[in-house]
Amino acid sequence: MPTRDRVAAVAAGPRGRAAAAAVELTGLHKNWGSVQAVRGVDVIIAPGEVVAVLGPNGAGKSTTIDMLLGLTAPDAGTVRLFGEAPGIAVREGRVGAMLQSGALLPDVTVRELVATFAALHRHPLPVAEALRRAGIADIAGQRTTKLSGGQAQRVRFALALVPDPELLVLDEPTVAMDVEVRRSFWSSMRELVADGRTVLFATHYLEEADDFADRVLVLAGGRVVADGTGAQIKAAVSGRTVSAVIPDVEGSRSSLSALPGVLRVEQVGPRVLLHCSDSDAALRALLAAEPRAHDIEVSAGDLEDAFLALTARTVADADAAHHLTADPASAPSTRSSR
Ligand SMILES: Nc1ncnc2c1ncn2[C@@H]1O[C@H](COP(=O)(O)OP(=O)(O)OP(=O)(O)O)[C@@H](O)[C@H]1O
Repeated sequence: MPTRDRVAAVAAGPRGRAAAAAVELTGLHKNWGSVQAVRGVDVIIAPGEVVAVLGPNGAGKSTTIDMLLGLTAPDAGTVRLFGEAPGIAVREGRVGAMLQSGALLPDVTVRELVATFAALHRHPLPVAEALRRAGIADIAGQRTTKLSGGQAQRVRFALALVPDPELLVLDEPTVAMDVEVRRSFWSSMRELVADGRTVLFATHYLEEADDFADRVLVLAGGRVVADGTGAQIKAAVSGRTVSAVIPDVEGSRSSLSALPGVLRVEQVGPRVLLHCSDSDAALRALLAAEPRAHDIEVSAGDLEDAFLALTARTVADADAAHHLTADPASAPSTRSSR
């Protein structure tokens, strides 16, 4: 079923009734001492959506996830999971979580650990099923102290699956997994998502977010600085920059921003920077429009720079959220000439 239909079907609920949002974060703030870790996060996630939270180190991803799960109290704002307080939704087994760290119980086998967790839940998945879905049936007899980093992550994933949750929350789930394990992890996830579960996962990897999520939230400096599909975020953050020296450019800045493939125009000293979604098209159009352009350079966008640029724009606009839309003409902050 196409993603949009699946989300709509799940959101309508079993009898076609409108269901509460799977996740509703309203005005979340959290300071750690003088560090403003989360500075006004508002997010609604519909049942059945698969959402990636992408952001650089220190962006506030883990703090947001901890508040979402009720592990940390917000300084301001509210969290609702399926219309309930997080503690209630977690106790009811509606939420499974895989956090970044957390020691696994020592001196037990993987199977014993998963069985112990299952005994704590009212309607757990059968242990063999949790092991199979997490792809760790082959290491079920291994002691938890003898696991590699990637295996330990998959055991944490099995523990998140034990309540047979409607919402899975995963904080950087593929850290320490090699390429092969990462691939099989995402294929297990696809099986779970096909059942209509809601998934929220944090990651540093744009490719991972784009491959797996319906929707990507970019968090930087404790705020949501972009919210769109992977393709939209990619166009906004991973474009190339064409730069050139153009004599007497002042009068033609607005026409440069209208060239094909150009998202934004900036002037740095004598150079004009064209931030592009399609640098080839932009370059061709630039040469036709400005034959006197010289010292032309094309450089790859850097993800970290792009996050910072998104943050800077958001702060400058004093705008809490920057929604990217399918129609780039209606996304002013990625189009405007500055
Ligand atoms: N328990 C804590 N005590 C003090 N400061 C904290 C605590 N947890 C997070 N911080 C700080 O809050 C900010 C946001 O951290 P957070 O871990 O939420 O970001 P993140 O996006 O998850 O980063 P990473 O990708 O590195 O895990 C950082 O400056 C971090 O140092």
